[in-house]
Amino acid sequence: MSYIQVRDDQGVRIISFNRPEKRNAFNLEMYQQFTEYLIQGEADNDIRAFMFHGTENCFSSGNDIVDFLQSGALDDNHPTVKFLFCLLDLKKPVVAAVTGAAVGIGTTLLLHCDLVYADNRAKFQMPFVNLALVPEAASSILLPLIVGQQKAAELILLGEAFDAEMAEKLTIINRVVAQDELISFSLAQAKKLAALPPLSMQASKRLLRHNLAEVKAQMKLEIVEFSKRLQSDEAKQRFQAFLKK
Ligand SMILES: C/C=C/C(=O)SCCNC(=O)CCNC(=O)[C@H](O)C(C)(C)COP(=O)(O)OP(=O)(O)OC[C@H]1O[C@@H](n2cnc3c(N)ncnc32)[C@H](O)[C@@H]1OP(=O)(O)O
Repeated sequence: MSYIQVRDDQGVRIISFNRPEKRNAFNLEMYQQFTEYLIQGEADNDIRAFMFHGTENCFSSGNDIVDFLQSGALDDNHPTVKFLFCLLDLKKPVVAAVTGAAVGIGTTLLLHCDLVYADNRAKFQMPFVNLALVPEAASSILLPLIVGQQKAAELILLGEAFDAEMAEKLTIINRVVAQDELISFSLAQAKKLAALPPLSMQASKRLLRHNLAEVKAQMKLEIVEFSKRLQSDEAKQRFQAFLKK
């Protein structure tokens, strides 16, 4: 069974991560598949919104650490880079439903979603410095805009985990939802978006993202730095230490 699954429901393309044995860590093939489903959904007039979710115990543990260890430099053709720019450029609205761990890109991809719901089992973390890396997915510009400079510094530089209640307080998520309602509620919200006039929806999303060029430029800077850090000895030691645990 594929690690990235897709189904369409009343105008909503639902993309789910299904690699629970590795806490839905994204490997290169998953980024590729994810990007393809997004590109197809953007091109399909019957699709009006996207929804992302993980498995019962986890949203995503972020990038596969084994892939990090084997990674060469990140260029424009790298599956992760292609995914990030695709996510940034999405015209159609995105809803995310988070339960369990959302680590690294599992958290930062949420900054590109339009509506984010989580249950009280959700745990967010951006442990980039802990891994001897730097922030990605434009989180170094989006997070300060959302939560303020000091709080962003705390979340990124210390890289500690925080719960759904804190994420709601910081407005990283829209709302904490009861566990047994998370998926149905998030899907209902996505269907509401899908039922509204699509061109107006897309124009409104575009207007809300008026700083897109600046965000894109920052994402490019991050990728250059991230690529350098990825090759460093201190990062390789951190990856190996995680995998030995
Ligand atoms: C561009 C993108 C950048 C980024 O995303 S940077 C962030 C990278 N991600 C991380 O640093 C997260 C690493 N994972 C964790 O911290 C923990 O896991 C969790 C908190 C997500 C879950 O903890 P628990 O429920 O106790 O599970 P477990 O025993 O740690 O993991 C179960 C299995 O899943 C593998 N695994 C978990 N996360 C990853 C990962 N990100 N890449 C590769 N493998 C991962 C483990 O190794 C293990 O595997 P086995 O059962 O074979 O020992």
